[in-house]
Amino acid sequence: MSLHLDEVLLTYPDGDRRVTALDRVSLHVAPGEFVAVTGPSGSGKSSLLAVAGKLIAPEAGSVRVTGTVGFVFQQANLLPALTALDQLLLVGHIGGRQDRARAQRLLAEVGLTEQVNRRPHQLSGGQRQRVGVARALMGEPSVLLVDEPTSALDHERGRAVVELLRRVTDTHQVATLVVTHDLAHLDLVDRTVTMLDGRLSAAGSAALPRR
Ligand SMILES: Nc1ncnc2c1ncn2[C@@H]1O[C@H](COP(=O)(O)OP(=O)(O)OP(=O)(O)O)[C@@H](O)[C@H]1O
Repeated sequence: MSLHLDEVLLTYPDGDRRVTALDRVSLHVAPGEFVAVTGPSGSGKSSLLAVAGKLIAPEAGSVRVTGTVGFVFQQANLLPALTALDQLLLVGHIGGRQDRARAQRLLAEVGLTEQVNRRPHQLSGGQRQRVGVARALMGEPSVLLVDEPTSALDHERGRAVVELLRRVTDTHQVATLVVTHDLAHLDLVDRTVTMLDGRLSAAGSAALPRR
């Protein structure tokens, strides 16, 4: 397993009481496994990603990650002044020849060979997400944490991004956890888990085909 969450408990202060965001959540994701997290607003999905990426430490339970973590954000979060290639080099060791070759290879892998020298405003929403995926892969992560990758995209472009995530999960054998409200592409994931009031259930996953 690349990602292990065991009995994770996370609460936030809320006036003079505390709200439980993660209520003893356990989740294991294996290399090459693509897991979707769905659930209503406020159910704890962002908290789950933040804890899995060690951005927040849980109060109880354990989080273990084998290797490094790559993040893909909702709006790609690219730096406006940088070209696609430079977005990747910024997270590498800033421009050594090997990094440059690797960055170019990753951009080709996500279908952006022609766009390496474009800045974010010269790219479509889907292309920006692809840069975000390539950038996350620069650090050779073993875990990929993805927050709402399709929320700014139409159905077709959203699906293409989820297909890309499926492909990189397989090719790079990363453990991929994607938070999504978008139920349209769940046929592409291995497993869907649902958050409700801070609790995780695997309900519904058996009904979904494995691709
Ligand atoms: N910094 C915070 N302080 C206090 N409460 C918080 C904080 N962050 C989240 N919460 C609460 O914790 C619970 C889980 O929030 P979380 O953001 O993880 O949900 P979510 O499923 O990601 O929601 P959404 O789909 O709307 O992004 C909610 O009740 C929320 O109000």
